[in-house]
Amino acid sequence: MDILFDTANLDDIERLTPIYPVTGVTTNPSILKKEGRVDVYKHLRRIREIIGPDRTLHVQVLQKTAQGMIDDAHRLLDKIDEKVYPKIPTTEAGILAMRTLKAEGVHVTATAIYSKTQGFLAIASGVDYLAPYYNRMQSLDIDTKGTLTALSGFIRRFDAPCKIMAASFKNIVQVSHALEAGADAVTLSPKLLRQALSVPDITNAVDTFISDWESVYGTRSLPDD
Ligand SMILES: O=P(O)(O)OC[C@H]1O[C@](O)(CO)[C@@H](O)[C@@H]1O
Repeated sequence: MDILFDTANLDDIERLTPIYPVTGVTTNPSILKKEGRVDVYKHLRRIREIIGPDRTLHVQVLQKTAQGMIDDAHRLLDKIDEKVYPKIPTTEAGILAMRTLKAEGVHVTATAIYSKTQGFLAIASGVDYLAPYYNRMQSLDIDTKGTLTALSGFIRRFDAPCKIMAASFKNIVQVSHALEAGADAVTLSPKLLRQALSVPDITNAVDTFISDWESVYGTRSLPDD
């Protein structure tokens, strides 16, 4: 299972990567916008420095034409590093860009996925990750779980070297539903993970165990022997 941080916030990435079992970081232009007008390549190289070479870093292209997307992908590989996964929107131009980049041996993440059709086209184009937009699909009344299950079935049946990285989460329930439906990976803001672990019931349970112990032994520690 892959869990990725969907953020470009350096403080969060630096503080939380050693704690959570994350395997990478995803960004898009809207996520980068939250950091202000940063020196973008410097910022993304800093993310790479923090997460190290073994976690994946997914960065979106900006252009809408196939050649523009390919050029953007080359720019990202050149300015950040060769291991970056350019994120290519799954449009007609995007499909051509994905196929071209895969033929060059570049890692590719297909993004902006709302449908099975986009998904199977990206799988057939040889991409490494598919990023279906869980919350955005749900808001459109699209059968989100059914779409993920179908895509996961296609990948297994055709033995495609592709992982589903579900994205666009607005609550933690959507994340486990995506994993149940067949997502191999989920990318979410660290805030969602932290919120899920800070519910009062969890803290209360831990506090009650400690105070029960203390009421018997008069101390909050385990004996040395
Ligand atoms: O609906 P949202 O929150 O804008 O999310 C869009 C999603 O698309 C991605 O760009 C796909 O990787 C994520 O970074 C993000 O989770």
